[in-house]
Amino acid sequence: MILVVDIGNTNIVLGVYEGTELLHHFRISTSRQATSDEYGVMIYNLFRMSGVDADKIEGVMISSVVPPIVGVIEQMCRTYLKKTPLVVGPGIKTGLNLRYENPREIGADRIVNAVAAVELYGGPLVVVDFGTATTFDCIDAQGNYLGGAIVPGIGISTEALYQRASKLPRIELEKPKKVIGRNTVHAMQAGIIYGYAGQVDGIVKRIRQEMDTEPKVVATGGLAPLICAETDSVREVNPMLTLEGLRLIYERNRFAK
Ligand SMILES: Nc1ncnc2c1ncn2[C@@H]1O[C@H](COP(=O)(O)OP(=O)(O)OP(=O)(O)O)[C@@H](O)[C@H]1O
Ligand SMILES: CC(C)(CO)[C@@H](O)C(=O)NCCC(=O)O
Ligand SMILES: [K+]
Repeated sequence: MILVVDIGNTNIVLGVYEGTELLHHFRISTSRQATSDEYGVMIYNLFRMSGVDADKIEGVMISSVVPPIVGVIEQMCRTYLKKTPLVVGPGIKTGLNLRYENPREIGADRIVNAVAAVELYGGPLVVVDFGTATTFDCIDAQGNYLGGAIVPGIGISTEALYQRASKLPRIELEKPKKVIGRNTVHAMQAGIIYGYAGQVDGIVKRIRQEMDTEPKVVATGGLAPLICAETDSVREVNPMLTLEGLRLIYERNRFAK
């Protein structure tokens, strides 16, 4: 069994794989204050609740877009799993040719998503991840990671509305029946949901023109099903894309240590 860990700005998602099968996955909130012992307690409890034997974890693969937390999780793995994890970054083989001006700048989660999407669907591709930020990643048919776009995420945007406008409340993100909202809540829901759906279609349209091809569009992230149901461009939603990518990268680097 292996453990994969996707450290995002909002959530840390963990997956336990046996071969290619995802046996368990867990989502905990990202805490910049938590210590390796505190993360250890969480892992211990999650494993115990789901019957995972920590001694059977052969290796750990981590990706992080929150630099201060990597060391804490690495320490947790050494102490409680007796394993030194691999971390997506320089020296790790991804199989992609990173065509960013400075490849070190690319968020590890974007690289991991791209690796999974290329393996599962084949390029050319656009990967959309609805996380803290919404990211668009473009990969051509030859496995070149071309770059993409970064947009304020749905959570951030929704929060900004109620924090900055006195009369706008906190809302449930549900699809309203109509785009013409006749009360504040419906108006906000319409704006967010149809707005983000339109944003996806609009950015993808421009990417298509710039790539000069018809890429497949694959989406992931907690809110992907809700938004993508309203788009024309998204062909596939895969909520486990990042975990799959981490598993693949582990397989490609397990003997590299
Ligand atoms: N039902 C909802 N209503 C409002 N906001 C939501 C809802 N579900 C998720 N969000 C917000 O959308 C954002 C993305 O959520 P999600 O759980 O997909 O993030 P994530 O993939 O864990 O992000 P990251 O990987 O960046 O940590 C978060 O900021 C979250 O607070
Ligand atoms: C955009 C986020 C925050 C999405 O998680 C992450 O991928 C990140 O911090 N990226 C670094 C900047 C870049 O990818 O160019
Ligand atoms: K994410």
